[in-house]
Amino acid sequence: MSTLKIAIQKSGRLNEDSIQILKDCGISINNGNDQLKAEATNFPLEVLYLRNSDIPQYLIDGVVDVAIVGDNLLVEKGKNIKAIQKLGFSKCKVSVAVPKTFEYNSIKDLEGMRIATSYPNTVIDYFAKFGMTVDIHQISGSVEIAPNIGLADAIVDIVSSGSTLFKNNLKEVEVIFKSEAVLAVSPKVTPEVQTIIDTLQFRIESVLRARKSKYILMNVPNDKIEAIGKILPVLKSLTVMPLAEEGWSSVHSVIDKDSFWDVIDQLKEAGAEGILVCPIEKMVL
Ligand SMILES: Nc1ncnc2c1ncn2[C@@H]1O[C@H](COP(=O)(O)OP(=O)(O)OP(=O)(O)O)[C@@H](O)[C@H]1O
Ligand SMILES: O=P(O)(O)OC[C@H]1O[C@H](OP(=O)(O)OP(=O)(O)O)[C@H](O)[C@@H]1O
Ligand SMILES: [Mg+2]
Repeated sequence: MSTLKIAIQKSGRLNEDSIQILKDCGISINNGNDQLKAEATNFPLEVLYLRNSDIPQYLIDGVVDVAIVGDNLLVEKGKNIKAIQKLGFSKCKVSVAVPKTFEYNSIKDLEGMRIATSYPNTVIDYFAKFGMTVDIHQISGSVEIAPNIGLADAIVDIVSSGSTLFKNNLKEVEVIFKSEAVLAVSPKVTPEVQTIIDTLQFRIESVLRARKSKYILMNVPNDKIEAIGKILPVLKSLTVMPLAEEGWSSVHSVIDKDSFWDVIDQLKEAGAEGILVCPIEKMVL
């Protein structure tokens, strides 16, 4: 029987969330003594713990079938690798930043300048779009220090909260693209392995949908059910169950996690009482 080989980051920002999403898909990983390889006990899956930056090449070569990797690395090193699913974590931007004192007006101000980055291909492609060339200084980490030590005039690196830029007296001037963790697939997978990927993706979709939603229950006077139904987005149709108390019902639905407080205020106004909001573990459509 075929086994799906998945690469996840060995240690770093993607590691914990990658393991968590597999767990939430009901996959138990037996770590054993081998720190770099593990097998799932209840799913045809082998997990390889690798450096994030090496993962695109492993996918290109077909050494692994799928991987959880930052989309920014596919832009940098894996143009032909398909990302089949956004995973909603490790959200960040890849941006151009310059010293705060730099009087920046437009990208043209950076013509011929020295740019420090860990993402040289991304930088070349970005500036080429404006018909520009820049002098790239490739470094593998602590990129934000480069302008302060006279190594570069500007940088291209990952920005999330912006605090690393702030601490190093830099300002973000251009966002090249936004990135997040994705499930990426090797172009070399066999049809048997593709079937396992489809099963895994189906589970991941159910987990992600559940993470975005809440289950909501409330007591509603029967004459207000119609008004409440207009406020609640429903999967199929509203679940309404009679309460022991005459004239009242229990109404159940699923709501978007982010619109939650707005919806609750509207529901109270429309006559709902005893509102309960619960997490959803999986949501299979
Ligand atoms: N500050 C951040 N906020 C959110 N996501 C980030 C941040 N920094 C990096 N990422 C995302 O997480 C991925 C992994 O980053 P991390 O710093 O853990 O590893 P790395 O140094 O790029 O790789 P390696 O495993 O090769 O050492 C990045 O490719 C990016 O997609
Ligand atoms: O905008 P912020 O929230 O400050 O995040 C951005 C920083 O996070 C990442 O570094 P990381 O901490 O992963 O260190 P690394 O360079 O060793 O990978 C990235 O390379 C930036 O330096
Ligand atoms: Mg990092």
